[in-house]
Amino acid sequence: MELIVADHPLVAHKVRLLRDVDTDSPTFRALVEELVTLLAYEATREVRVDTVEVTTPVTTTRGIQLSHPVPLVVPILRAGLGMLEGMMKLMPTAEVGFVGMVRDEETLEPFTYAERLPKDLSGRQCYVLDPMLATGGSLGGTVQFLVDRGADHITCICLLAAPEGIDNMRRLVDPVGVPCTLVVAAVDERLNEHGYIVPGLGDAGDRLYGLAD
Ligand SMILES: O=P(O)(O)OC[C@H]1O[C@H](OP(=O)(O)OP(=O)(O)O)[C@H](O)[C@@H]1O
Ligand SMILES: O=c1cc[nH]c(=O)[nH]1
Ligand SMILES: [Mg+2]
Repeated sequence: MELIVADHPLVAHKVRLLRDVDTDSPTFRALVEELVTLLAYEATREVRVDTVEVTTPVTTTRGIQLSHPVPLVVPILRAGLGMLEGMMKLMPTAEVGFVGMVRDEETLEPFTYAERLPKDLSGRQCYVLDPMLATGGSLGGTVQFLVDRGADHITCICLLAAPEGIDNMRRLVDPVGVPCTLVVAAVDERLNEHGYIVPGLGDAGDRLYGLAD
């Protein structure tokens, strides 16, 4: 698995604002959307394209367009939903599949409560969105869904990642042989005893949408 850590002052500036406990939900949502557009620029570098002819007011020339089948963007609900609009602004013709997962707070195992993905993903590039990669259970489970359906190129975009989660993703993905890239805004220090990323930003879903229960 290739790991790309965004190295850009604007990304770091926005991450600092996200971490701040005093950043309110509307600002947090705006920052998440801005960050995903910055990360998507790097994450879509290998998106498949075809060369086509284009007529300008002056002449004809060659340009590119996204290949078919178009990429599939998969936000992991809830928190990944906060990244969807930013991603779709950059790739408006992409299609969207959904996975809903919630971590059990005791065992830290993800429970899948929703899954709406095309049955056949062969030949399909997939972009998975989730702001937080902690143990890697949720992202790993989603990548497994995609691999099982035949996806042959997977890019995960996260805002914060813990080293433990990155290692677990490598252990899952590397033996499978499907090209997988992880693009993150920052790699944090560690997980705490509750499975939260340190220094982190708290619960991304709650900060985007309020307390779940
Ligand atoms: O790497 P992991 O250990 O699996 O943890 C990360 C997951 O935890 C958060 O979701 P959460 O379970 O809080 O659900 P939510 O988005 O509905 O808040 C986050 O958005 C990831 O999906
Ligand atoms: O720090 C963490 C870990 C998992 N999920 C979150 O939202 N935040
Ligand atoms: Mg949550």
